[in-house]
Amino acid sequence: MSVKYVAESKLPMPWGVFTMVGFEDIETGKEHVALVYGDVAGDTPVLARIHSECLTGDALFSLRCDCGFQLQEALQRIAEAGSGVLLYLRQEGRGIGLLNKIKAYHLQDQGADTVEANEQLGFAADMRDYSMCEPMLEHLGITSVQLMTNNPRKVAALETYGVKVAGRVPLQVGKNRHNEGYLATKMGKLGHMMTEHHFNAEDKD
Ligand SMILES: Nc1nc2c(ncn2[C@@H]2O[C@H](COP(=O)(O)OP(=O)(O)OP(=O)(O)O)[C@@H](O)[C@H]2O)c(=O)[nH]1
Ligand SMILES: [Zn+2]
Repeated sequence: MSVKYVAESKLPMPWGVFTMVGFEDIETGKEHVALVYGDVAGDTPVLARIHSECLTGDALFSLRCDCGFQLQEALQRIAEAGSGVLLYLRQEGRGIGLLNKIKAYHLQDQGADTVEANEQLGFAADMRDYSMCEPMLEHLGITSVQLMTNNPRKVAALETYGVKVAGRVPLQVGKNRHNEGYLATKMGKLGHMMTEHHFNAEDKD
């Protein structure tokens, strides 16, 4: 996969003024974004988050997953560190798309777990592709990252595509009673590391 740089602008956020850099995936037409804070170019490992789109969690306040909480926490940590980058990748639903994710949620409402639901729909558990990350980081002058993730398979996948991961930083936030089972399945079936203390989300209902 190859991506091309298209445009950039300032993006003021609650944590500080980031620069938003937009890329187009030449084959699929997908529009990916890098949110950059501070000075990131050079050989020093950069605090980074590779975040997969989750409309429900990132924008619609869903408590079914931990995505929105991770997104906010990562941006806050980057601002606190003084520099860093978040790649916001348009691969909704681990690559199956929003409408298929809603179908998967429907199956989960009836008892399937997140992996079984994907399989019942004829998809692999995780269909994501990380090949756009290296060219996006390269454009920003980033050669090495400290990656905020609980997913060791994401670390391995990135390294396959030439991204140097100098270290992994756990990102455990947003656990609540609606996503406990989902997080347990990610740990049991998808290899996520969630053994450290997990910060609970406020659960109001
Ligand atoms: N197919 C499917 N996708 C989901 C489901 N819940 C969340 N997602 C998607 O999963 C992606 C986030 O992946 P996660 O498995 O939560 O976490 P990760 O990115 O692998 O790992 P972290 O870096 O630790 O967050 C987003 O694209 C979400 O839209 C689900 O039940 N089914
Ligand atoms: Zn989510």
